[in-house]
Amino acid sequence: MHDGSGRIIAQDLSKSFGPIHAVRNLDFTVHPGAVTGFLGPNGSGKTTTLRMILGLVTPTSGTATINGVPFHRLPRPGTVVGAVLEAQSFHPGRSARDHLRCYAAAMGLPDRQADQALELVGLSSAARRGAGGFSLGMRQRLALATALLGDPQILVLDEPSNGLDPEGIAWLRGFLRSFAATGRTVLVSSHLLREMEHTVDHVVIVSRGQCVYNGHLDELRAAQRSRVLVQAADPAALVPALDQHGLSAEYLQDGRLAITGADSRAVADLALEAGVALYGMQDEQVDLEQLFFQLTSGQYAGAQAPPGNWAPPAVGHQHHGGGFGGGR
Ligand SMILES: Nc1ncnc2c1ncn2[C@@H]1O[C@H](COP(=O)(O)OP(=O)(O)OP(=O)(O)O)[C@@H](O)[C@H]1O
Repeated sequence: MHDGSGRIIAQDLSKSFGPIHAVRNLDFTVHPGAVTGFLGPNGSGKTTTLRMILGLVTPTSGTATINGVPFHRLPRPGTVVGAVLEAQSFHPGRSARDHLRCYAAAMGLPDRQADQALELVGLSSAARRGAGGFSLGMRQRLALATALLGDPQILVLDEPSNGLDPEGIAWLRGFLRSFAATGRTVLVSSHLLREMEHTVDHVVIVSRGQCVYNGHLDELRAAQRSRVLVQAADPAALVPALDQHGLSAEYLQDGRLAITGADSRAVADLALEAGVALYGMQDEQVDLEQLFFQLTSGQYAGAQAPPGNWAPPAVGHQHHGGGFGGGR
């Protein structure tokens, strides 16, 4: 039964390993009926956080709950949460079906659940084959089938697209989206926003163990407004004209103006009105991946972690919008 509960809540969650602050004061909620991406570069604390949610690592401080209780207090946890934390090893000579039957028996589930799980991940035709001969993509599907055995309300997956080919990634995307569409919960980690861009609705982005964005992906996209880049004969005359219409312009190093708040047609009309000739015009596209790198750049640069209300530096141009630096 999937009743729309299935919330994961992290509250002021922190974990240190000696001097290493792997996770710092994370606050976020993972809602049912959506796919939530937990994104950040390698070493940003994603796996540690997922392991705390799953009761495998004890937080230094703060709490992680599922349906309001810590994992270890869930009744029949296998029917509540299915998890794939890392590429699993399988007994090479054991068939996929037997592997799943072993797990099903351990969970007190009938054998038919194993066949159902194989069907769900598209492995029915390989059910009798030894998992030792499986490709990486097939092994990922088998791991997912193991997580699905108890028909869980919540799926937690750590970097599930690692090593998948484009077809496998597309299949996973469809699977996760349809799983969430039934009112269930998906939390999926990745270090690549591009791979998750069309899979996730909500994103929690971490850098150096801290949250740098928590919100809808669409809001993140909208926050990164597109610009029109123009080569004007007389930029100094164009800027006040733009300003009069509430448009902001920024000088680029190559002498062009970057204009925010209007499309290229409106900019062309304004330039004509102001009597300024334009020699070139270009619409700059939103580059979500670039924004992601900016948000997490403190980690790569080895800089201090951003403070609570930190807003990202402009990615080519000024960033607008909320949601940064805090949990919801
Ligand atoms: N058991 C441990 N003992 C000591 N340090 C650890 C332990 N587990 C994780 N760390 C450290 O905590 C930090 C966060 O690691 P974590 O694996 O959670 O990050 P991640 O975002 O999942 O990275 P990756 O994508 O590379 O797995 C890293 O600096 C890592 O070295």
